Amino acid sequence: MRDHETGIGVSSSKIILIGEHSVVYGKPAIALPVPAVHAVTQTTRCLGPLRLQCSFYNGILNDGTDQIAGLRTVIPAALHVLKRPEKDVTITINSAIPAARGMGSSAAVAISVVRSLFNYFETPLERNVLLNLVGVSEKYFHGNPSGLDAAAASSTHPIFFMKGKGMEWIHHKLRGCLVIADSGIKGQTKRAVTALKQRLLQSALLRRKVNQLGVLTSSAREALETAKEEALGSILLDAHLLLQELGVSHPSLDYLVATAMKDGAIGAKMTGGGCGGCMIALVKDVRKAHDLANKLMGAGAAKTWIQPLQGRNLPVNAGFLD
Ligand SMILES: Nc1ncnc2c1ncn2[C@@H]1O[C@H](COP(=O)(O)OP(=O)(O)OP(=O)(O)O)[C@@H](O)[C@H]1O
Ligand SMILES: C[C@@](O)(CCO)CC(=O)[O-]
Repeated sequence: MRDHETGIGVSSSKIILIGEHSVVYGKPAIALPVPAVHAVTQTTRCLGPLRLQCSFYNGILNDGTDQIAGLRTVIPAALHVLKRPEKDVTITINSAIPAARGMGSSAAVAISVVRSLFNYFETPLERNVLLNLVGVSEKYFHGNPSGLDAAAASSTHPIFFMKGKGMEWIHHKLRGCLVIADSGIKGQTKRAVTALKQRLLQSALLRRKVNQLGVLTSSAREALETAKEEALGSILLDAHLLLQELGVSHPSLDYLVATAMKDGAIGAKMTGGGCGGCMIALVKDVRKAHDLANKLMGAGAAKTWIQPLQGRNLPVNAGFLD
């Protein structure tokens, strides 16, 4: 079998529209890939021990620090599936996805690495194999991940996801745009998930709020599929208030959500693990999205991105073997 000179793997980042945290407790979630913000990995031949080059580390994989511990588990696991030795390649990651901001950087980086290894060794990669491998490193970062990040970042369409039950693509008709704004504060998914678990053990009131998030997610799907923009907007805002009550928001996210609502958003909420990271705001069209993005930058956002709900998706699988 001839190996590629260079194996390439790409992954989108992801945004959770609704259902973060409650998805851990078996409720549904809706998430979408954000192809404009993505990670690209190249695998090239290089005799000797396996080397990794990325913004966190440059050197022999096995000498790497804790910061690349997820990759130190997923790369050998992928090579094991491929029946290839852990040597003679260099893996180079270029990612525009900010780490620990709710955009799924750890899942996306792992997806792009696995795709590039399978591409390098000219081996077809089935989706369930990809998700199982990425799950190995996500376990390291998130403790007991629902699998939502990896499922959304590796998808080409918005997904409706339930932990342990899989996902379906959502084909919807809504034409709005999402503005994604980074609060600039590092999110803490693992800590937020662990702390919430403790709080839920002690409070029936909070457990009811998790159930309410599940109901809101089903309503959000209906609003998407029947193109009810205003309804979706108010569902998103209700979800933000519930997440705030669950203790996983952050003052900077609450401030950006309030700013977005004051400046013309139809709805807004935190997204991802929370306690920092990003928020999203729904607006009618791209022009309004640019206006709001500028206002959010003026209000202290570190960075903004625009993702049309009907956005063209990068052909992340084009040219690759999965
Ligand atoms: N460019 C990169 N190169 C190598 N590893 C990366 C890169 N970006 C992120 N990672 C890995 O992902 C980890 C960040 O994972 P973490 O779960 O904190 O953030 P995240 O995946 O963006 O989370 P979330 O979307 O839940 O906020 C980093 O510590 C690093 O190990
Ligand atoms: C907070 C959470 O729901 C999403 C993190 O992006 C955790 C998970 O799904 O594993």
